[in-house]
Amino acid sequence: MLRVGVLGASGRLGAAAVAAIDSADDLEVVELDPRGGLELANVDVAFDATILAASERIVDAAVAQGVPIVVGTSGWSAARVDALRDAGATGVRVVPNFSIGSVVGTHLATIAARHLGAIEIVETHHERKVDAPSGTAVRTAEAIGAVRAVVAPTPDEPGRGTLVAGIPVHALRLPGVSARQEVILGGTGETLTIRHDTLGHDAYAAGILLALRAAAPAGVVVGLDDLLGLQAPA
Ligand SMILES: NC(=O)C1=CN([C@@H]2O[C@H](COP(=O)(O)OP(=O)(O)OC[C@H]3O[C@@H](n4cnc5c(N)ncnc54)[C@H](OP(=O)(O)O)[C@@H]3O)[C@@H](O)[C@H]2O)C=CC1
Ligand SMILES: O=C(O)C1=N[C@H](C(=O)O)C[C@H](O)C1
Repeated sequence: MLRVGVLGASGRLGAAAVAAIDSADDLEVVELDPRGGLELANVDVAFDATILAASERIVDAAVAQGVPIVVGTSGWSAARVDALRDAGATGVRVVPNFSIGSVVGTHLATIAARHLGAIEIVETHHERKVDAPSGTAVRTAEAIGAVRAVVAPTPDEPGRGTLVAGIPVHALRLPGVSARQEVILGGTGETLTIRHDTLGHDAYAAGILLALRAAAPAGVVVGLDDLLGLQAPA
């Protein structure tokens, strides 16, 4: 049995993780207090589903204690991940989105971005989400920015969204929605929209289990792409 220490079990993502772990024969939940002393001796792997300020402290504790950790909390930008790497952290997997469809959607966007230069992202979430833009949108923009061949001029003006890696990101918060992301690419006389809808938190179960069962990464890994055989376009 793999003992999974869940931090943030009282929250929406934490509850989804507990349900997924409970459904698996090879995993066992150990609920941990994210505001407590962060003693991880009794767990084989930690799962973080809190807020960024707590997440940074939790990751530091896991790294210091040599316990692999899967981070679901949003806010781990490329700059923060780089800082973690520079500090020599290992055994950390930061997953902006556990939904398999979302991971594939972001990958498809990186392929499309090689060919269409004008790109904007619209992300829509439930009204209780505290952070904006979403971690998934930030990750998608950063992944596109890393491989983008053609770059159309992007506006940096009030009312045109938040620029992430040069891509305007627009955040909507509405009741009735769980999570949605649209990457809209424009070319001459055409647009391409890559849209993903998360209909409920059960969408995260497969990705959560995949990440927890994977071997501890050497260093700091972002996303599930390596576990799904997805490689960044050359
Ligand atoms: N990677 C992914 O696929 C997904 C990521 N997320 C991300 O996960 C994070 C959590 O989202 P969600 O579950 O909806 O949020 P919730 O508000 O439902 O849960 C937040 C959790 O964090 C805990 N918490 C809040 N403040 C602190 C603090 N200062 N110190 C320690 N723990 C704290 C809460 O505990 P308490 O109840 O005691 O306040 C609660 O358990 C967000 O960043 C969200 O964007 C969400 C869904 C999917
Ligand atoms: O808060 C949420 O709900 C979600 N947060 C993550 C994000 O910020 O991208 C993942 C998913 O979109 C749901």
